[in-house]
Amino acid sequence: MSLDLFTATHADAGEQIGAGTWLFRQRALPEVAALAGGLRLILAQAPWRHLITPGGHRMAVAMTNCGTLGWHSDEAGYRYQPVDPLSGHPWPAMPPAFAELARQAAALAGYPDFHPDACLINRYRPGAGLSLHQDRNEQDHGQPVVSVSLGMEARFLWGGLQRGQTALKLPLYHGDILVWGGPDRLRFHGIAPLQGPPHPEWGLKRINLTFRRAR
Ligand SMILES: O=C(O)CCC(=O)C(=O)O
Ligand SMILES: [Fe+2]
Repeated sequence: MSLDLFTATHADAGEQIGAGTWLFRQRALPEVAALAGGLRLILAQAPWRHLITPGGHRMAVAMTNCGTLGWHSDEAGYRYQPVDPLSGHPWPAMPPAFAELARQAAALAGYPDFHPDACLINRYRPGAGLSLHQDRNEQDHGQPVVSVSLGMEARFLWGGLQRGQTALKLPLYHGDILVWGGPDRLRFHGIAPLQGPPHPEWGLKRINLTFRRAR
């Protein structure tokens, strides 16, 4: 923590994690009530589900989406689609507070024209993680990824551009926003199996909002 003083080189007190990567600690805290309210409405229309990987495995992380496009996985592969396959209806609209927070964080990180059309929402329970992967189902890799953390602490695994490279472990806490793009857009990343105490308000879970421009 004491190092933050020396690494905070950005005017808005972000920490630069890589050439195109910025971490904004607690940046989402003022918006938590709005995010929680939006999330409740989204879940009423598009409940949590455990997707199946193309290899046939059930994912440990539960997911849903909001926005004009939602990320989906099944035996046929990974893709974005406008309709929730569970309900047959379009995904819930992205609440303005979600889109605005993502847009602001991207701008602070040096990506001024970010207009997300997809927000993947992940729920981790203790023991659940996400193995190292690249986010590459989007059309324009010139657009960044904006990731908002809520609830329990997680260890974000920040790898390299090749799968085998050693991953840095970066703790992410309630309210943190991580933005990656440019030369870091295709870096491998993941989440170590969740452990540690429950969050005082969110309990035994971590929720992650991942904003992207899919098309
Ligand atoms: O939960 C996180 O912080 C990362 C999620 C992620 O990498 C993804 O959904 O592609
Ligand atoms: Fe990812």
